[in-house]
Amino acid sequence: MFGQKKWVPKGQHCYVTGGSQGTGLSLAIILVKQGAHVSIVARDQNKLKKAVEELEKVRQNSDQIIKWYSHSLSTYEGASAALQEACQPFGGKVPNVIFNCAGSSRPTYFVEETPETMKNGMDNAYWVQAYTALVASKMMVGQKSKGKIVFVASTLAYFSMVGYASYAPGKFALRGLAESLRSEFQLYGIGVHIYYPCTIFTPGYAEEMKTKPAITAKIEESDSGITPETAAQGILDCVQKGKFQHASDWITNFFRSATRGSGPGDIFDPLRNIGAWIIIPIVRAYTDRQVRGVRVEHEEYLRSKGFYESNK
Ligand SMILES: NC(=O)C1=CN([C@@H]2O[C@H](COP(=O)(O)OP(=O)(O)OC[C@H]3O[C@@H](n4cnc5c(N)ncnc54)[C@H](OP(=O)(O)O)[C@@H]3O)[C@@H](O)[C@H]2O)C=CC1
Ligand SMILES: CCCCCCCCCCCCCCCC(=O)[C@@H](N)CO
Repeated sequence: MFGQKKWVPKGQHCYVTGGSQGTGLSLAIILVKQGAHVSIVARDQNKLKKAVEELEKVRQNSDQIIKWYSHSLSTYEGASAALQEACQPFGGKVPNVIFNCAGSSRPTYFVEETPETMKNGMDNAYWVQAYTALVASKMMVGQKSKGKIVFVASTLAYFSMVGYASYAPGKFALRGLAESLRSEFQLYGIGVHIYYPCTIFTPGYAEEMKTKPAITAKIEESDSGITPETAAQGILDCVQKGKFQHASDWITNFFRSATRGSGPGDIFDPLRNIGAWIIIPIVRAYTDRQVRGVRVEHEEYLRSKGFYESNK
């Protein structure tokens, strides 16, 4: 916004969840290169150690504090322990910026989901970021720290399709959370930002491709995808350009403009709305035709898996 100073990472403590690989690691690298103190959090300790080795290579000065913490963030206890530990080297002071990059998806057909996979979906799309936001905001308000909380959602927080029944609801929920917090946190001077990326070529993406339904992968071919570096820069842009919501690409921006809720958007949104009025029905017709086009193969797929035998 005009008159506001651009946020500068140098000397700031940045807490990056999911910082051991993919988008979170790329973001951590940019932040370290710009002189920030960086704490990364994830579960796998080996990946965390390797990530810190990479971060050490780009350290700008010997004062920078660069550390890793291993916790599962999809429980409140894990999210709380991770943040408490990360405050220790700073005399208990809460980080200046919380970057919630952690998350994952396991796309499958809804009829093949189980209560466990549905719950995992919510844990790894919603709770993995929401609990950290809860712990961090209590600390920020308690310490009267005017920090920032950033969420990483997805194109799939604006629209969904076959394959994402366990993931999209969690990302939609993050939108609701970000809108609620943006409103409340005016009371405390805490900034809230949410980024909506399309496909990002990361280890997590490679993993989800292993089990992704063919039709989901086919529809996604229309999305050319971005690198983790581009996604990381997009997350940083949210904060530095003071954007509440920010999308990575034109298609997400059409969905964003048409679905953006009560949060502030940008000046082109009304124009994009006119575009979306034309484009979204075309996208829908195109993707719906692709889905209906595989009805026969899909029935064969379910038969081959014994679905009809076990679900009567
Ligand atoms: N890749 C893509 O196509 C897209 C991704 N996104 C979103 O962007 C974000 C980053 O994705 P991406 O860069 O692909 O990430 P990756 O899947 O490559 O990495 C995920 C990171 O999060 C950590 N993590 C995952 N679950 C947990 C957990 N329960 N507790 C603690 N740490 C966890 C992982 O470490 P560990 O497993 O060791 O815990 C890892 O560091 C995610 O929120 C994702 O949903 C959005 C749109 C597209
Ligand atoms: C005429 C034009 C047709 C356009 C068709 C619609 C394109 C669909 C794009 C889907 C993009 C999904 C990106 C997010 C993925 C994600 O969040 C997961 N990979 C999570 O890890």
